[in-house]
Amino acid sequence: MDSKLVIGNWKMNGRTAANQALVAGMLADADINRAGVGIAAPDIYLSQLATMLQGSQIAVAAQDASRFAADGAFTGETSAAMLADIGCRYVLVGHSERRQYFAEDNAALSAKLQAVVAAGMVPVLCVGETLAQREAGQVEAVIGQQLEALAAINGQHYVVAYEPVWAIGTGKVATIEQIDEVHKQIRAVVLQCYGASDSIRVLYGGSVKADNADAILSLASVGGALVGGASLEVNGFGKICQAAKKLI
Ligand SMILES: O=C[C@H](O)COP(=O)(O)O
Repeated sequence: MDSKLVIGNWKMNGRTAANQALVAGMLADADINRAGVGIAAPDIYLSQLATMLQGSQIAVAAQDASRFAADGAFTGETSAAMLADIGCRYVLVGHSERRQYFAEDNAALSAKLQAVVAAGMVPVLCVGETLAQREAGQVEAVIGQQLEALAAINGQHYVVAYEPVWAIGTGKVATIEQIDEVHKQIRAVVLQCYGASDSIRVLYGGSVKADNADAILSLASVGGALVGGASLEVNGFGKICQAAKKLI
């Protein structure tokens, strides 16, 4: 039986010296330095991260991959093959911040998912509704539409992360009931439509902190956590990883 998966997403944060100190602290923490934990750094720092994590059990993750699979004239892009080349194991796809700022639609996300799987990595498809969509009673429809990108990798190995946009970076974490309801919906849809197995992990993300991680990760429907702000500090991240040691 595996522990619940925790991926720390640094987002657009980091500098070489600070990364060195942060990762050294994580490697020294047995709750973090174990299978079932990953760190997603900005592309520019992934080689530094991979070097520091070499020989440890912590997985290297990327925050995105190009929708273009083949090398070529795509200035500024990082291909899935390049991410695999430096040792990435997971790749976030369709994070709400990328959907918001870079207009990533299901067509682009489908190409990204296919490129990540073709390169031998595990995509983490991020889905989640805005507050306006929740208040309009559109959660099920929005999540269902976002999950349709998985048709491109039907039956392959992937992870889904549910991140209510209104809970990201706000400190306003979704209630246990809200999390459980959407996670059960996602599991039902991917099992029915997208070739997932019972081992599919659905991570929760959105203001996960040391003081709420235990309650969230105790839910059977929650297969782990996608952690933003709290992943930039060793002690808090370590407490979240400790809570995730529950068997699934
Ligand atoms: O990728 C992480 C999620 O966006 C959650 O971020 P947060 O933990 O800072 O709310």
